[in-house]
Amino acid sequence: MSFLSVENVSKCYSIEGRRVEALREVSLEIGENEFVTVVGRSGSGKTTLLRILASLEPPTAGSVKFMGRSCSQEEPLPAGMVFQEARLMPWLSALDNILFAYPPRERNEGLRERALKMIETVGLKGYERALPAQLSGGMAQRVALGRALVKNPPVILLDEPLGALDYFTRRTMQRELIRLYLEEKKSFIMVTHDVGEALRLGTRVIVLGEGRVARELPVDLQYPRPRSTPAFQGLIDEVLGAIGDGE
Ligand SMILES: Nc1ncnc2c1ncn2[C@@H]1O[C@H](COP(=O)(O)OP(=O)(O)OP(=O)(O)O)[C@@H](O)[C@H]1O
Repeated sequence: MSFLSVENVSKCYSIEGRRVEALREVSLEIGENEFVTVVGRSGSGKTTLLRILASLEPPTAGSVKFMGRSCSQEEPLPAGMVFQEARLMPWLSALDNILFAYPPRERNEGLRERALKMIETVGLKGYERALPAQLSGGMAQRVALGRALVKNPPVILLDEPLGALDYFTRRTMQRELIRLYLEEKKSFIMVTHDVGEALRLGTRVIVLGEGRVARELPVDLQYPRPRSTPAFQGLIDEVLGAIGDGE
């Protein structure tokens, strides 16, 4: 049985009476413990794909299946999600932001222990009580990652999670995502605008073009992946070619 499958998913929007086909018959198989990165030009449907995977909106046609079961808004894919902005509650500490999805009655000692462990996992030990305003952009995204991971979902969806960070913080967080991927044994699906990032992190890169899968490229390289190697450069050229930016 497939772990996670996207089956002939199409999504149409209507903007001021004009029909926009954001996704056109997209089919994908995503395995357990894969790190899939999704790249493509602006408007190619990347965020729409992630939102449909997260059951934040329904497809116009087709379905998303997790372990053979169709996902819906009533029974969504068991996934944690991280967006470009951390979206933290400003009045809650880092620890309480991680626990945000749990109602107070469920917050027993065991859960608090797990959240404290999560603070360590995302590299924020010592910042349990810090408020979002006291955290840097990278630290805030670490809290958002903790919040996505704390329920131990089998899938993590990341929508351009490092897009708002400066270059050095972004590089550090890329290494952190690789570490979390290797430690947590989950399937990561990450949208990014940065082809280098997609190839540094992904075990497979999916290129979307005008709502279709233009290319799927396995990345068979060990971590860490220095950009200067011919193999890496070759993959960059292949992905850029599929996006339509080849020279
Ligand atoms: N809620 C919506 N209502 C109407 N049209 C939408 C909506 N969301 C997305 N679209 C349209 O669907 C298409 C794909 O958008 P989407 O945000 O998925 O692209 P993207 O690849 O994530 O773009 P970007 O890289 O700029 O974030 C675009 O033409 C967009 O205008």
